[in-house]
Amino acid sequence: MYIETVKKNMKLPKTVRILDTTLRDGEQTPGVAMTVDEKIRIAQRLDKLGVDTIEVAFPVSSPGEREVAREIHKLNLNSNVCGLARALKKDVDAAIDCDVDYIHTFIGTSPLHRKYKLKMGKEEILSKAVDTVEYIKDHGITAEFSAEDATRTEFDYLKKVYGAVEDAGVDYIDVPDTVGVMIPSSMNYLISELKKDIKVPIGVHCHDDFGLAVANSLSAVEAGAEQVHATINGLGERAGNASLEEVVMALITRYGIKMNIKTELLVSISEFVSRITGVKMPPNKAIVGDNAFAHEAGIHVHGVLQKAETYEPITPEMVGHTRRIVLGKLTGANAIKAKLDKYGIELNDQQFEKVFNQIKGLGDRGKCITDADLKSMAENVLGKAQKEIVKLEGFSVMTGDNVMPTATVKLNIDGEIKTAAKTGVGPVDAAINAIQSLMGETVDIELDEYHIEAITGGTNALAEVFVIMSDENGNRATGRSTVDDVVMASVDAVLDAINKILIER
Ligand SMILES: CC(=O)SCCNC(=O)CCNC(=O)[C@H](O)C(C)(C)COP(=O)(O)OP(=O)(O)OC[C@H]1O[C@@H](n2cnc3c(N)ncnc32)[C@H](O)[C@@H]1OP(=O)(O)O
Ligand SMILES: CC(C)C(=O)C(=O)O
Repeated sequence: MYIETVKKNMKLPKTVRILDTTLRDGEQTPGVAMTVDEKIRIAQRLDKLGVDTIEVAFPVSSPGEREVAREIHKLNLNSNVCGLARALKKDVDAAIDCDVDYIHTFIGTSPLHRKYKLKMGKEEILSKAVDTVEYIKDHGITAEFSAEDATRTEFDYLKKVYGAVEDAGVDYIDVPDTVGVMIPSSMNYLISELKKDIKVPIGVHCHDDFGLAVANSLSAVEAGAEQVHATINGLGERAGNASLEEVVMALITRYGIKMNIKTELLVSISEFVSRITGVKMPPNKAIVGDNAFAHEAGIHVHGVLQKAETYEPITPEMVGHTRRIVLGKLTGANAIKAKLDKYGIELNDQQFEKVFNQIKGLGDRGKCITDADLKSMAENVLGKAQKEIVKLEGFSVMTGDNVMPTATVKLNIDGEIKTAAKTGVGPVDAAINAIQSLMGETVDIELDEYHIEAITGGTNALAEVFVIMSDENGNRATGRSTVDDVVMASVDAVLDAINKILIER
């Protein structure tokens, strides 16, 4: 409701175009390099998502980049296919040679870039910018111009450069905050001032050095900017660019701006890009993070169970996410009751209190509790001993100096006795390898996490082993065991998790 009040003073455009630069600036993320095929697959998804323009490559930079641009052009996407070019004829020629329909050219304009990087004066830079835009337009191609480091460029000179490229026929002007130095109010001021003279659509390209890329992009839109450069997952040079999913969801839901983006595809494209680039999203990443719609705190879950909006600003479905109720230290009774109801488990007050206290106890010790754990706790208090599908029938381990640690494990798997011997880097590793080799014959269960803790002091300390395992269908379970033998505790914990998963299947 406060937004409606302040919106009256904004110069919001009717719609905002998105230029996605995941494949260009996103690839500048240190450590990220995508193959031609990977870039093509991401471009297809970006097109489906509905971005207006995809900056697919910097064609002059390598034969692979040129192949990317050529191949993506051939796909006949709805999105414009854009290539980046310095203000150099050879860069533009390289882009033209790939048949792109849109060229984004740039040159540094700030005193730092002029003096130290380009070693050029103001007039030389201005004429290179104009010549390049004219050259692009002479080829009948859409031209976008960025004054690199615009936000550290003297305003009069910046306005002169933008005015000159506008006269040269540029289609879009972009204002890059190349090292993320702006704050929302200064971005608002700069765009408002530029808008007084520039008539072609203005966009912004914000970097996240101070975590302000999204805020600065939104502030530019408040001042009338019609385009935002963004990347999936906020990938990009150094701290990255404005995250597309955050910009888009804020524009649509906070500002009420109509856009062509199919927001329900945001989570899947984020996961796809994360898999391809190897850059994992933190769980608390806005919109697409694992926890974006997860609730653990009792008071929140109580609210969400009655009306999700109490603790969710948008629905998970809007972005292709799912709501999760997580059990842990901060869980309240309502969350546990809802989960038990879901699994059709009825406990009396005493039994419920036992389960509740177990969850709190585990939580206080920093453990996470899965749904399989809850079911097993509930079944234990109900007196139904958990069915053991896999039982340990025999176990021995050999280790020492100059001896390859070797474990022999005998398991009863649903009535069938199986034995395996395996080596490992240590006795625990050897034992787990032996169990997994036996289980691998029937199901594919992976060990995702292994933690060990000494509960009491001394060499005879009780060891608590905690594992998380999962199968190929995404069933996950924790396993725990506390005994005074580290290897036995590990074997028991792994079998505990395996049994929970098998019961779940
Ligand atoms: C802000 C940004 O994100 S801009 C995009 C940054 N992305 C990349 O740099 C990734 C791809 N880059 C590359 O493959 C290479 O750097 C290339 C092919 C572009 C250039 O490679 P090289 O010719 O070996 O030059 P190098 O990268 O060492 O130096 C950059 C050159 O471009 C010049 N230059 C930089 N920006 C511009 C510009 N906008 N217009 C004209 N010249 C420019 C520099 O002055 C320097 O020239 P010099 O070699 O004559 O001194
Ligand atoms: C090419 C330009 C827009 C750029 O990437 C930047 O300034 O960060």
